[in-house]
Amino acid sequence: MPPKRKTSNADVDNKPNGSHASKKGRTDLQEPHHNAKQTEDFGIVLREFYPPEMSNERCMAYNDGTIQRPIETLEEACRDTADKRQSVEAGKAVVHWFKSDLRLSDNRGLHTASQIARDNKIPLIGLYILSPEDFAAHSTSPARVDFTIRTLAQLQRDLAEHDIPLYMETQEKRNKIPGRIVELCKKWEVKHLRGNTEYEVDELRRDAKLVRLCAESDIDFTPIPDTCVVSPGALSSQQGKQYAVYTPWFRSWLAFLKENPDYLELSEEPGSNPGDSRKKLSDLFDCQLPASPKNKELSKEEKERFEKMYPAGEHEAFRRLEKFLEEKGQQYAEGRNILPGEHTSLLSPYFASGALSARTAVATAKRMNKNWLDRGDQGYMTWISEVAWRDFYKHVLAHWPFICMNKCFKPEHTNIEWEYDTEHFQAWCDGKTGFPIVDAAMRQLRHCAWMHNRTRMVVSSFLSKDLMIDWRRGERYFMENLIDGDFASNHGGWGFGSSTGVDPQPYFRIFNPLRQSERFDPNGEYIRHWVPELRDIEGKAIHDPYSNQDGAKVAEKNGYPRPIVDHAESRTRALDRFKSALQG
Ligand SMILES: Cc1cc2nc3c(=O)[nH]c(=O)nc-3n(C[C@H](O)[C@H](O)[C@H](O)COP(=O)(O)OP(=O)(O)OC[C@H]3O[C@@H](n4cnc5c(N)ncnc54)[C@H](O)[C@@H]3O)c2cc1C
Repeated sequence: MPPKRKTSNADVDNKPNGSHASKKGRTDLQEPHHNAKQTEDFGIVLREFYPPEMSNERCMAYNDGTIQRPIETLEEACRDTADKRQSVEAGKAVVHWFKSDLRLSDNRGLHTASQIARDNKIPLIGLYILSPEDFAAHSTSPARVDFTIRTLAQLQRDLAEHDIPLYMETQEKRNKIPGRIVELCKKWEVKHLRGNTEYEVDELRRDAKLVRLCAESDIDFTPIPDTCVVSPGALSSQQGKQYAVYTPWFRSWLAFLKENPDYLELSEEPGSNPGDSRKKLSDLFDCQLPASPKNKELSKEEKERFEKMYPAGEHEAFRRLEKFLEEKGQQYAEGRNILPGEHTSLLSPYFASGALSARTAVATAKRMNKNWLDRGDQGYMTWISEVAWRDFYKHVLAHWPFICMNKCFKPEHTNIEWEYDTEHFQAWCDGKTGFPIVDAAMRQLRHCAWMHNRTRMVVSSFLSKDLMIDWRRGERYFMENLIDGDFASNHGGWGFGSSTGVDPQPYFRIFNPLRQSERFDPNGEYIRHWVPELRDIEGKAIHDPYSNQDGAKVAEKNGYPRPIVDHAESRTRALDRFKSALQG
């Protein structure tokens, strides 16, 4: 018999500093030493619904298996209710609960629901519940909320073409969602509910609760793995452990797909509902789109801007995917780091809302690459490996759930001494640091709600090393502003990964902003576009205007700030801080 585990729950994790931490966990790590007042003033503790930071002890208890991971809690709920779920009757309709999978094509949960509906000759209903609390908890940006609602509008039209209604409503309190879904199922006499799994901690726990609640009411809710090409838990090292490093994980991901080609098979769109469904479910067809919560509204100008930049829905996602792979896919390996121009797919908002599945993206690139995943054209192979990063970070999140609790991947890095300088932080947000590449990128973020991957790395390194500001503030600022904000990828970018794997970012890889600028924006076009104060500077001086007499004159005249820190000094300070934290 497996050892009995402690069951973790949100109440315990949400105690400040994990004060109810398991006593069985390892205790040989220092506890976080941040000054609570400092971090609170800085908006870290003020992250809604969460404690300032989970204790190291509790993190280690997750690592050594003393505390159950949320994904295991969900699996356990599914196992415990399996018999009951299998024996439920057909009911009068089937529901697919949409979350971050807002599309018809290649949607495994929706496809399964549609099959049950078809087999039983009953209609399929789409359900979406918007929760302002969820948006607050995830610091979801107004741009992403708006994009979600626009995507819902397209989804509603697409489903209606199949005579499938999309019922949408707003639930202020997110903990009411499972109960409300059961209520709706009872009202509609639904016995089969499907929904694709999301891997964030609260979402896994919510689904586990729903599985049990449904079973009590003789409703079969089966969560379906869909969001990753290869689902979390499917890959493990030779020692049977979760990979913590990307390169061997990616080798294993490729090998898995070779052995299991069905993982790249795409699900069909749902068929049409029976002919009388429009009449029977007429109320549900008239459903209004939910509104953005007040604190997530865009201005009229922003709304129009983002609508133009990112038209919503899966048709646009397909169009972009095909166009990108045909026109730029083969140049991606060389082009992906070049800052001026568009050399990447700009598909991240569509992946984040689920308008496009990662499977479709990989299968399409594979088809264009003569049906190969790991040989053939370098451009296609590199792009596939980038999409795989998205899977990788979700695997990391499912296995090390404490990263959702304001925690870095390696608990032993908790004790780094950070700065909480609000002026420096504001200069970074406003793109006024005096480092042109950093400022260009931060202004791109403000204007486009998106930033190039290369500059995401540059500005995150600048905030957490040059300014020594607590990386979690940057992580949160990104979520509050990105249209593609995705917890796993964002945390990964800020707090976990680096392509070398041996280098635990954000800690030791310190980017030199000047070198990055000279290398990836050699003629300064990206900077000239986003930092108009420097437009008239000729040649290489644009990268570091105050180091050159003519550059300095233009910069000064146009009010461009001098660098707020000295990179060489900051670098030394960062290395000292990291070393002493690790020695501690
Ligand atoms: C500090 C930091 C924060 C980030 N935050 C996010 C985030 O919140 N949401 C997000 O989707 N990506 C995030 N990324 C990853 C990456 O920057 C974006 O996915 C990418 O820039 C999106 O542009 P694209 O669609 O043109 O990408 P392409 O280069 O065309 O890549 C295709 C897709 O692959 C995936 N991908 C590519 N690179 C990565 C990566 N490093 N990690 C994970 N997935 C990747 C994305 O889904 C992307 O859309 C972050 C990276 C860093 C360094």
